[in-house]
Amino acid sequence: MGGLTVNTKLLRQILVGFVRDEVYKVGVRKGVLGLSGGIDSALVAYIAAEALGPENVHAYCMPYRTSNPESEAHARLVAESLGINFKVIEITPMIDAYFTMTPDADNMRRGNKMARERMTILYDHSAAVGGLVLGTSNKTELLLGYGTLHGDMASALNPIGDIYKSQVWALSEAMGVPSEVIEKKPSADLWAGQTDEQELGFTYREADELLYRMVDQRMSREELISAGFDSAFIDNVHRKVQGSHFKRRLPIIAKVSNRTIDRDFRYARDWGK
Ligand SMILES: Nc1ncnc2c1ncn2[C@@H]1O[C@H](COP(=O)(O)OP(=O)(O)OC[C@H]2O[C@@H]([n+]3cccc(C(=O)O)c3)[C@H](O)[C@@H]2O)[C@@H](O)[C@H]1O
Ligand SMILES: Nc1ncnc2c1ncn2[C@@H]1O[C@H](COP(=O)(O)OP(=O)(O)OP(=O)(O)O)[C@@H](O)[C@H]1O
Ligand SMILES: [Mg+2]
Repeated sequence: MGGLTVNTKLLRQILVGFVRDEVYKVGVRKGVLGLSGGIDSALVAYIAAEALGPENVHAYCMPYRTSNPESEAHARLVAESLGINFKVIEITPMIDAYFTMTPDADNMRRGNKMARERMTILYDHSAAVGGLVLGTSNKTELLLGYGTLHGDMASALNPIGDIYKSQVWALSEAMGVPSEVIEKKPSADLWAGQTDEQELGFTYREADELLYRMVDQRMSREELISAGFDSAFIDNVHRKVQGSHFKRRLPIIAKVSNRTIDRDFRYARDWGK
């Protein structure tokens, strides 16, 4: 891939092959995912349906009472276009039961709790159907830490974690994701009118241009400024990437033996299978 421009045909082939190989390697044939009506999960559903066959993909739409009804309609549209299994599971009773204990909790705590509630439902259903949880976090979100640790960031495998949001848009178009899903503004859908870009304070396209140069091309702050990026924007994004690094690593373990998990006891995940 050159820059942020992608060869969608090749990328599609790689990501479809990745899902098929990594699921089959474990000895199962199914994938489960949270289908929100947004583009990231829609694209993963398209990739998974091609990799595993639509009958082997189980999508769950898990609205809260404040979720936009359009989100569920878009999730249903994606599921019906692909012919994958689709179920709606309301999370309102679980979330509201929990927050009766702390009614003053802010939107951030509530949103993170919702993301973790959805995670527990997906893992339970992965056991019920005999499949793996497919991740839907893209590279932009992962680098910015814009996701809930052990919530929507939790998965067995993630086909889109190395592609930026701009590349998600390009691949989604090439794979035939419905245009209404591609064209709408990315949103965590926690309250009416919420958008990611509003919360972050910059657009994904702006972030991708900077992150690509900062991370993939390892450009220094000086080089980025010479390339025309605003210094406050560079510092803001850099702070987000550095401040969320803990989300991209396993928890650290106090080392008291000579073979500590993840430090000395390290094997690839498939461990030679
Ligand atoms: N240095 C450190 N090392 C290890 N752990 C550390 C830590 N600093 C905080 N923590 C822990 O991490 C927690 C904070 O991380 P976390 O719980 O992930 O939550 P946090 O990063 O505070 O918030 C999640 C962000 O992602 C956004 N989000 C979430 C879910 C979905 C979407 C969407 O687009 O759909 C967006 C959400 O709007 C918010 O901006 C703290 O409460 C603390 O327990
Ligand atoms: N109402 C929901 N039902 C099912 N899954 C959800 C719901 N809300 C969020 N999720 C899960 O959490 C993930 C993170 O949400 P996020 O908003 O980042 O992605 P998206 O909705 O797929 O795309 P976009 O970022 O463009 O809105 C989703 O991809 C999905 O797997
Ligand atoms: Mg969304």
